[in-house]
Amino acid sequence: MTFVVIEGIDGSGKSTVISLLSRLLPRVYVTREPSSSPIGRLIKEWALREGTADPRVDALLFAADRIEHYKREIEPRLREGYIVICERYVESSIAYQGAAGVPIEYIKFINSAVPKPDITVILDVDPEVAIARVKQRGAAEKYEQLSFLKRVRGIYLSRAAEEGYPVLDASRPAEEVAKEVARLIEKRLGSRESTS
Ligand SMILES: Nc1ncnc2c1ncn2[C@@H]1O[C@H](COP(=O)(O)OP(=O)(O)O)[C@@H](O)[C@H]1O
Ligand SMILES: Cc1cn([C@H]2C[C@H](O)[C@@H](COP(=O)(O)OP(=O)(O)O)O2)c(=O)[nH]c1=O
Repeated sequence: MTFVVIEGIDGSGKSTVISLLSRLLPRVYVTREPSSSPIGRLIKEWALREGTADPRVDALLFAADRIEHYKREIEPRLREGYIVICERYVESSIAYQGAAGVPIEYIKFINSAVPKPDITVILDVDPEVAIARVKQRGAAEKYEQLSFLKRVRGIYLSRAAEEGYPVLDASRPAEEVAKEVARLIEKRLGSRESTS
């Protein structure tokens, strides 16, 4: 039961790396935020598409979705002994809603009902590279603008320095990045076994 979170700007390769990881590690349960709950759908179909009146509304919706997601999906899978790999979690709210102007202390407070992951990994890539990657995916989503993603990346990197999160160079081939994440998880699992 290890809770792993993969973070990074849109187009950093999170989904790609996570799908490779599930082949490199045993007993993996993959999930993501915004989640598939009704709150997650509200975020995807309304907040991210049409836009909210204030970025605090986004922060509150993401936090509400996260509490539901943790209680209903993540916690039960951890109890069953899975390595839960979640694409985005509290650090996404700190980075994106923080970049949109919401005070970080406020974001931390509304997210204080969920526990910290065992491992948070930041996939780091130049926003210009990331935008070029996501352009192939079709129309740009709400946050997929260069100047905004530069601010988001800045917050991720300062949070990583503060919290000691590993930052991986995600401009490399996805297979290489996935192997490095797998090594970090295995190291963590190994150190836990040797202390228990
Ligand atoms: N390491 C990589 N090198 C080149 N292209 C990549 C890499 N990782 C992902 N991609 C491509 O970039 C796009 C965005 O990747 P994705 O995994 O969906 O990113 P995210 O989940 O972080 O938004 C996809 O078209 C994917 O195939
Ligand atoms: C979880 C979370 C996501 N987001 C944003 C990041 C993404 O732009 C968007 C999620 O859309 P999604 O299409 O899942 O992202 P991706 O492009 O990474 O595959 O929501 C926040 O702003 N705050 C959050 O707390």
